[in-house]
Amino acid sequence: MRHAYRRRAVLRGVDLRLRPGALCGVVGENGAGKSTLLKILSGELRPTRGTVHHTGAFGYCPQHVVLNDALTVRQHLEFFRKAYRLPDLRYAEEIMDVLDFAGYVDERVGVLSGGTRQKLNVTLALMHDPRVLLLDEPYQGFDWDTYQRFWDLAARLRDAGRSVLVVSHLAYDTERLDELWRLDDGVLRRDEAASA
Ligand SMILES: Nc1ncnc2c1ncn2[C@@H]1O[C@H](COP(=O)(O)OP(=O)(O)OP(=O)(O)O)[C@@H](O)[C@H]1O
Repeated sequence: MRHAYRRRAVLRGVDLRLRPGALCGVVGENGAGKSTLLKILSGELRPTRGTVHHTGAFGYCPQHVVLNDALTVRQHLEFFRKAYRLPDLRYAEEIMDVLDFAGYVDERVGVLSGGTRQKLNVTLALMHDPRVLLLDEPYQGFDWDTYQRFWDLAARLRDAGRSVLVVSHLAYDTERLDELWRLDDGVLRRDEAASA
């Protein structure tokens, strides 16, 4: 796959297959094209060349939180429940418990802290239990406990057969990953040394 913004080539050689039951990381420096890659995988952006195939539902957590400040957490959950056609919010509530922010359910999103907004952002991407998870810097703003619990949740989803892709500019916690990919100069390469 390739992508250029006007004449600026950002992705020059990207070929990625996400296996079921794999927790994968993509790292790269600021501006390497990681968000561009996730936008293409999620369909937000059409690549200059190449195609993306999905075999089932996916969840996309964009780098920038897309929330409505005037609505409460519960109203966001209800809105997405309808969009995903879910019978109830039981699974969403489980995720909220894991991320420890169920107490904010009746707060307006505009008054939430950055980390709590991000917890909601992640919950909205996961709550329909998709087969593939595309997560762009999902733990930004998380405190240490939440960060650990996020990784436990990611591992649980992997163990349940989901494909989990986490994008980050930091190659932290690479021992938690099944595969590590590095995006450098527009080319995506498997980082064998760090891959488990
Ligand atoms: N809409 C756009 N129009 C033009 N250039 C863009 C656009 N979006 C991104 N770029 C450029 O493409 C390059 C890759 O950006 P991208 O956001 O994908 O990088 P990233 O690896 O996610 O960076 P970061 O770690 O800082 O989030 C950057 O040089 C950026 O300036």
